[in-house]
Amino acid sequence: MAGREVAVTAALALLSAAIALYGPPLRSVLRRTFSLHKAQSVEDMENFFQLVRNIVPAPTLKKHKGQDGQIGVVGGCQEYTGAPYFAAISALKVGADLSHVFCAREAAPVIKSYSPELIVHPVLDSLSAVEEVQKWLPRLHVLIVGPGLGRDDQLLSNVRGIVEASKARDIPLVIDADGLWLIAQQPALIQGYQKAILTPNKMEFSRLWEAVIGGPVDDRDHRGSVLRLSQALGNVTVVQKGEQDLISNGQQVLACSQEGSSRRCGGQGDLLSGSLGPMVHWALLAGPEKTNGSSPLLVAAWGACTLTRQCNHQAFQKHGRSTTTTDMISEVGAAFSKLFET
Ligand SMILES: NC(=O)C1=CN([C@@H]2O[C@H](COP(=O)(O)OP(=O)(O)OC[C@H]3O[C@@H](n4cnc5c(N)ncnc54)[C@H](OP(=O)(O)O)[C@@H]3O)[C@@H](O)[C@H]2O)[C@@H](O)CC1
Ligand SMILES: Nc1ncnc2c1ncn2[C@@H]1O[C@H](COP(=O)(O)OP(=O)(O)OP(=O)(O)O)[C@@H](O)[C@H]1O
Ligand SMILES: [Mg+2]
Repeated sequence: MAGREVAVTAALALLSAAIALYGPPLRSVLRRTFSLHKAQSVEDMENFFQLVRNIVPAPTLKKHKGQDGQIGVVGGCQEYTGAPYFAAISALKVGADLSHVFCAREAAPVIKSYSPELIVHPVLDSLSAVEEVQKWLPRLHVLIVGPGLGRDDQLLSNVRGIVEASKARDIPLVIDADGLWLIAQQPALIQGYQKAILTPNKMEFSRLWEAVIGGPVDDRDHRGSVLRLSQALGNVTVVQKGEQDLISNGQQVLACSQEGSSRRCGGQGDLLSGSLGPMVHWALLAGPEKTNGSSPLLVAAWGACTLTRQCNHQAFQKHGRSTTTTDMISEVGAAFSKLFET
């Protein structure tokens, strides 16, 4: 009896010593790997994978073309034809049924020639741009505004009209790239619109911050900054891209640290905004019951960030330094299955 007590005491002492020694480093490794913070434990991370799985449409033979997503991309001008292509093809590869591009006239033949899968409308620089896009709005589930749009004043004025018409129809908006340039000029355009997601990179985030809050961004508190910007915009969802993606709707901040790679070729943000198209449509269709009370837009954003980074990781394993966004797009199917299909 006494011998057993000694053994138990010794074992307990050993365990305490091991926890004291290895506990903090272990916690720190976990913290770095999963970016733990008060609102997001390892368990939460697993829950978020499950929530994304919950919103992905079930495979069935009963659906018709269009039900899994009809997505529009507003962008494409003389300089930039790659960005709208990347966004629109990513939406299709993730699982949307139809992908439209509304671009400037001279960009259209170029974008069409990249892919027969895309429906391309050369309307964005015409006098009737808003009316032309408005004709299609009743059929579109999500509009992605900005990849390769450029900063021409006339074009941006047309896009302003398109954003207003979309809001009037309650269409979810993903705003990226030069769409964020427009929002930085006119934040009121998106203020308080609950179906908007903004996806700024570091530079775009600073511009929005300057326009909405003023002064420089506090680089010591990324989470606080993204939360504050979202709140100042009336709880619009903000995805701040970077080494870690931070996502906030002004109430919660989620982090996405899925392993990517060191390769930072242009176009990865376009893959992200494009894949958000179908994810947003699915999340809103699934509703809060399937997202377990979490905001559907947060679940969609976390899913799209995780997917983009996984594509980057897989493409880099194969192509290393020569990895391009086209290589990442080729990985969408396999990455999606690995992450979200059980
Ligand atoms: N193939 C195509 O067609 C593609 C077209 N694209 C389209 O290009 C358009 C403009 O988009 P954008 O991203 O270049 O504009 P913006 O954010 O103003 O950056 C300008 C400058 O800011 C800096 N900078 C950027 N990020 C930073 C960071 N993390 N940390 C620090 N600095 C950073 C950097 O400055 P630099 O280092 O050059 O001085 C950068 O050059 C837009 O329509 C977009 O869709 C792209 O989608 C790519 C593929
Ligand atoms: N330092 C990093 N480490 C890992 N992933 C990153 C890093 N920076 C950005 N990313 C990832 O790359 C993707 C695109 O982010 P990025 O900041 O490059 O956008 P962007 O500048 O808008 O890209 P684009 O060239 O398409 O305009 C995001 O999914 C983000 O998670
Ligand atoms: Mg970008």
